[in-house]
Amino acid sequence: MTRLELRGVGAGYRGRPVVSDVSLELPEGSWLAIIGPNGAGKSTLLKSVAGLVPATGEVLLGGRALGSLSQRERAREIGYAPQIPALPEGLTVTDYVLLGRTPHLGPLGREGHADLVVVAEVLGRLDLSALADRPLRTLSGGERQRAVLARVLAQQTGVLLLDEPTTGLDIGHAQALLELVDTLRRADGTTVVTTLHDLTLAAQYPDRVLLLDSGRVVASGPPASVLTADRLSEHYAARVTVLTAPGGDQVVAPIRTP
Ligand SMILES: Nc1ncnc2c1ncn2[C@@H]1O[C@H](COP(=O)(O)OP(=O)(O)OP(=O)(O)O)[C@@H](O)[C@H]1O
Repeated sequence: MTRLELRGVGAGYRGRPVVSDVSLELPEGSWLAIIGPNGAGKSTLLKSVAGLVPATGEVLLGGRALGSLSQRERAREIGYAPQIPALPEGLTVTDYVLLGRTPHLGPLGREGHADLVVVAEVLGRLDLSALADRPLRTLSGGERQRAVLARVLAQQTGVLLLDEPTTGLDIGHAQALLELVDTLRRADGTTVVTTLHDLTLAAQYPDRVLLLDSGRVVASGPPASVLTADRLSEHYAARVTVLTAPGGDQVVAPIRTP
């Protein structure tokens, strides 16, 4: 079943188009990575799916137009983690992650035992349990990034939009996060869209990759068909090679000019 569909989506700022004519269909449980050079429009495309920037064309969630959903309905359907989040002052990690439960709270707006259980579980899965009572402002960059992801995972939405989720994470925490996202999509049918700069991770985790350049889709399909050395060299103005690791995983590696 199609969970998320874009039909001719475009977006921009102050009349300047930044993303044009993006169409795609994502089934339940699929994972799309949006890749492309700096300024290509990846974050803008993700924000237009989240309903955070005005967009032309149509975004459909389970066949319903995004614009027809109330804010609360939208927050129960779509979880969005920005690349550079504004973090509220004065909250502990637990308080902050509990904010992710807001769309699920009853009329009195009070969290219950079940919400606290969800939060504790997510903190555990992101290796944050020991930091549960720490003020957010005292966390390191990578710990903060994981807290932001914990908040969006606690929201338990059918669609997860993650802007550069591995930025600032060491290689172990990056892998653990992406494995967790992979588990969620396989177990719960969560539909995932991430932007990614790390092309090796883009080769290994999503089932589909969309390459944007100057706001336009220049390639889309299974990772191995999109991530070719020639295409990446052309669109990133880079020298790269695509290797196959023992076990079959693809690795996109930079190479220096001799
Ligand atoms: N709020 C804004 N107002 C005006 N222009 C913006 C705004 N946000 C982004 N842009 C511009 O839109 C273009 C696309 O930006 P966007 O952040 O979507 O790119 P990106 O592919 O995510 O880049 P990066 O890889 O550097 O994060 C850029 O030229 C950027 O300067």
